[in-house]
Amino acid sequence: MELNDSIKTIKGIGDKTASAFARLGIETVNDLLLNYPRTYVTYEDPVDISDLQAGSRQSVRAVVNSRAEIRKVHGLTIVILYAKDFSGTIKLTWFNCPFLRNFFHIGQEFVFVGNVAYKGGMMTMTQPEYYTDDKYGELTHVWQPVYTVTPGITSKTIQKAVRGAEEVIDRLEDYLHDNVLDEYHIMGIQKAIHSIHFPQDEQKLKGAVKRMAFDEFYSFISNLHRIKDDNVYAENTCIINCDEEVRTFIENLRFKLTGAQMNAVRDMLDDMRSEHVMNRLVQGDVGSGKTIVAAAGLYAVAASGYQGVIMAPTEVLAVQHYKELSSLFEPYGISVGLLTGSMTAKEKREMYSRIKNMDVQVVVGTHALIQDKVEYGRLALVVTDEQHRFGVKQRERLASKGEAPHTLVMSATPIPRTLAIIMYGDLDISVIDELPAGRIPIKNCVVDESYRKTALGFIMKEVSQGHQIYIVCPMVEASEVLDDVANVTEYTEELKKSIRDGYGADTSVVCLHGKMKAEEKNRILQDFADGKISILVSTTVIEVGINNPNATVMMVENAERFGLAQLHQLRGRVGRGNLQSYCIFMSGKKDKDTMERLNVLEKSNDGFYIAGEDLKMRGPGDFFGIRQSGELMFKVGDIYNHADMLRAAQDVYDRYGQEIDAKLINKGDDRLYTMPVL
Ligand SMILES: Nc1ncnc2c1ncn2[C@@H]1O[C@H](COP(=O)(O)OP(=O)(O)OP(=O)(O)O)[C@@H](O)[C@H]1O
Repeated sequence: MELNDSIKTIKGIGDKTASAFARLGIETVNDLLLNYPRTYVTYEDPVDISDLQAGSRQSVRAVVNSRAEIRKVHGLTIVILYAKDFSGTIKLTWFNCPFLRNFFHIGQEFVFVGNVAYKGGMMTMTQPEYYTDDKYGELTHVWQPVYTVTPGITSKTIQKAVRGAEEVIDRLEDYLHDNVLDEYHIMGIQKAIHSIHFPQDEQKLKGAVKRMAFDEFYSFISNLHRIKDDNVYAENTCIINCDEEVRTFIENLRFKLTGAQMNAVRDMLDDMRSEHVMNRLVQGDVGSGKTIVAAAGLYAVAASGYQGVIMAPTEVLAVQHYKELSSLFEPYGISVGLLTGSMTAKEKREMYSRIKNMDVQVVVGTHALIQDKVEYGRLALVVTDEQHRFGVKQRERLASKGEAPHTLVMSATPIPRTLAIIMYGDLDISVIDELPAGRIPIKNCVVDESYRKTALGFIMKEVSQGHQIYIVCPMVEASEVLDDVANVTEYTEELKKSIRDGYGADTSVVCLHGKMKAEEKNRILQDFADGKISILVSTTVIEVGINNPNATVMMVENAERFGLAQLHQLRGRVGRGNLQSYCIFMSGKKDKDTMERLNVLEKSNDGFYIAGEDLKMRGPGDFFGIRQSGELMFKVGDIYNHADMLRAAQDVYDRYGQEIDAKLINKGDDRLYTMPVL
């Protein structure tokens, strides 16, 4: 068996299982081994029902004392069961598992494991796992991997398959020399792959995750350098020289640019007229006004007879940019085009030809902008918004469509300068470290469940003043089988009911989630922008870039489950105009550590400070870190948590990069260049 063989070479995997694996993107043994668990869980000794604590994942040993009841709500089948021990009763709920109805019988004892919540006067678990006592005994106190699954494939199936491929793991050759491994305290590849799938203890697991992070960083850095060598020193073939015009454009804006924005514009104009092509990163905290800097750049190229494109990470943001840029450029006769994945084939064809003919000077879009079919007229500038959402290869691909267009990358990632220099090694950096004048600081509070009623009262008061509200729905934990969509839908219904019952008000509450079709999301966000929706309940899809200055309250449920940097991004959705805005962080836990961590947000509005504090406060159990928004999308690497590996990767690249490349290329091993990150 070899890495590139089909997983069907593993004993026990036939056509049917293989096609289920294919749905997870796993076709070869290599894919299987690189498919790391999402997280790990440990199974602790069961506690008494009366000792359960809402907000934590716990287990109870209890006897079924009701028949399973089935309800249908919004197309979901819900199974409800009650079980008791000597100390109390617990309510258990499962979604879309109708087969459970006949599985449980009164009098049977099980160990139930799941996230505990206090609802309707009693302790509940949603989507709990259930085990017989014997089975549970086998699981306790061992780290158990939890993988992303699909119908036909469970975590157990994946574990068994990896076991079947162990002989391949034992033959893996490391691209790092033993002396490099020793010097940088990096775990060897065989041990790392083994430990990531079958962790024996916390220490080994941490070491394995670090090794994987190293590989991701190394691969990223080595690719970055290839691009840099090809691109950065390219000759500037689109000299843009129109400072006067840009000055007029800026003077005519409805607001005055901050000093930091002006500096960024100046850096950009200097670059675009210099002898080399521009590769610049504009880094600025949420709401610091990066879009207008990009607009000035796009204006400059359009005014010089060239074309500029701006690529957004989501369709929703693309539409928002399109509207804003259209209204900014209309007075100057610059025409703006939109190109997104959800347009009809005919609309796309029309836009392709308008782009090619220079009928539009500025093009806004999503990934659709880098499709092979798109041919540009005279492409001179590529702006990518939140570049991490694209990855280096895509950026390279778009850049390759013009002769050698300038690139401007906008990022709100609060990343310390030393790390930024490594991560954005191919870019010059302008920092916008000043907020527009007249912003009123956001008022924050970190609260627990007991504040829920007061919070709703506050929200309704803001609504009555014509302001709008974001609620970011509880995030589903990796160990929960319930998905974000079911969760956000259920939450919205409950909220509507509380508003009806408590206020009798006819408030428009709408739910938004990532699985909706692009048009539907756009329509909802447009309605929100137009003030037709008062309360928008959503998963974190609103996190990046949405701009509605009339929104004054952001309430984040289960704030403890988010990284601080991500909460800071979420908070950045309010306080974008001149209205006093508020952020309510609702915590499901009230222990000292959680409160201390969240209180950092109360203390500061500075993204850099917050990211630094978050790093200091990470618990030892956060193997994969809490996913931060704005971070480059590594699978396991976390630039804050694994900052040592990031530095090590840079160092190893500098010292041994050529040797490693030569070795891998000689062997025809392209693993480093096919890492999924890129
Ligand atoms: N100098 C300024 N004075 C007043 N308002 C400004 C200024 N610059 C930008 N704005 C406004 O501030 C809001 C936020 O700007 P923008 O959307 O560009 O932020 P951003 O830096 O992209 O933030 P995010 O990372 O959160 O998307 C917009 O409504 C914009 O029109």
